Amino acid sequence: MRYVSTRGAAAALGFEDVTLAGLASDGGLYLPESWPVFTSDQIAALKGLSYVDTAVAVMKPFVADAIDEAGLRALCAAAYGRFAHAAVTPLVQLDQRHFLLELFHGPTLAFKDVALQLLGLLFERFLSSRDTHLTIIGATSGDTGSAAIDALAGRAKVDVFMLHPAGRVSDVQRRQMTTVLAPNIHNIAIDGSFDDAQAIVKAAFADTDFAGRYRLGAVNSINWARLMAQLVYYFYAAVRLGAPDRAVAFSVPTGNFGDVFAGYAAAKMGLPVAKLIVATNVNDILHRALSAGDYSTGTVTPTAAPSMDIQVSSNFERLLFDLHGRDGAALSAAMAGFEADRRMTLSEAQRAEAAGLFVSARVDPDEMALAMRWGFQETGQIIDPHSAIGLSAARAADLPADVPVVTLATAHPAKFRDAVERATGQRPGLPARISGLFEREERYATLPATLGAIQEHIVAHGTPARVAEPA
Ligand SMILES: Cc1ncc(COP(=O)(O)O)c(C=O)c1O
Ligand SMILES: N[C@@H](CCOP(=O)(O)O)C(=O)O
Repeated sequence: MRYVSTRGAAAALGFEDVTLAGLASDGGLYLPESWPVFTSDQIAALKGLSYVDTAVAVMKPFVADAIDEAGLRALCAAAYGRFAHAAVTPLVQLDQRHFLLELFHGPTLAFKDVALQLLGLLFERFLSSRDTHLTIIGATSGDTGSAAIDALAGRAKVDVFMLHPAGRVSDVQRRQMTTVLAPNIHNIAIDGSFDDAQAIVKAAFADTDFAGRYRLGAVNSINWARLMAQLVYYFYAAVRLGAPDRAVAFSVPTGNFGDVFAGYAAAKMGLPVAKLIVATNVNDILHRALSAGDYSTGTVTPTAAPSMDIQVSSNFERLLFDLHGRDGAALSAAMAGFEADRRMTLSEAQRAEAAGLFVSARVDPDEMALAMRWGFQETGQIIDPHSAIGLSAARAADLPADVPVVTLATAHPAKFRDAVERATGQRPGLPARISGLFEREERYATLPATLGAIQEHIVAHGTPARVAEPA
């Protein structure tokens, strides 16, 4: 399997290099050159498999040039062995047609663990045979940061510099990051939004001299391996609900468009996906893009679902690549226009193509609270604000009555206790695996939201790559 950049100018890479590269050298995002397609029989054969076995079957074609099946199984067993639920990502039925796919049973209580536990092990494996040091630079609105830090704390040959927007993540999220005092973990609160943090990460990669000297790598969903691991649970859930004989719809609380793009990838691989519901909060650029073709940024509004307070969704570029007929040069020109004007208009044809699979919804704070209350009062489930946005959109979606709708429950309610309590009157306790969080010492730097300040910090506290990579 070769991976190509959405901007068309970077060299195609194999799985190991694409995992270590993160972002392509032309500023694009990597995607498989073509999708492996599973037949109905292959999908039917996933029925009854454990999560680890499903993960091996689904990811095998993507990693085959770098890892054999036994190696992949060992990595998946180690990654998913740390989850607190035997099913890893259990499905919970809410009513006759609505289901929650609980993705928060990992060590840091959010869906990010599903991919980042594996990515940490992939980095370790690939770095073990290379005389190089990797510097991860990441941006987080709260969950990627804690999951990446858990996965990489104390590992050899890797430093993590994680940028979060000061004051715009929950206390639990911040403490999950800043109380990890391993010497290779460097938390930075920036004076700005998640979008500012993400723009700094991309600018650091674009400074090719710096990126090469420090051998920058990515844990955000710009890294293809993140999405590859996330597409597994679409297969896992769908076969439990009748795939390949029955199509299933998924409602996905969306910010950076990574999770829902993984659903798109699963559909490209032959999974019968009836619809993907892109559920946004009031930071609704993706809803405007998909419903009206208006992909233009505004100001980020802080909400009770802070992990989705995002305007520029990195992975939308991956969908745009397909909507531009996989023409990297055309997309590169379109992205240059977007970066200059902060707006892009999707053509009617592009919107119609996207509408084949995607619908979207903007969920306001009242609708979000209502979904939390409905979940608690009608089904006994306490859900977090992000999952509530997905559930609200799922319940409002206009879909055939025989299509089951799975809402991705992306975070444990304890991560957002104040918002859950406001909506439901219930205050979720912290699960044992993160108890003691509020007694631990915190450590982080506070820096201006500029590339220069972040690079200086990396130079002062990081480790250069040491040797040049072979060409
Ligand atoms: C809890 C939670 N829900 C939903 C999202 C949105 O996911 P994505 O950025 O993949 O669209 C995030 C952040 O990414 C998150 O942390
Ligand atoms: N919501 C995310 C934002 C970063 O998303 P990613 O999936 O691209 O890493 C977060 O919690 O940090």
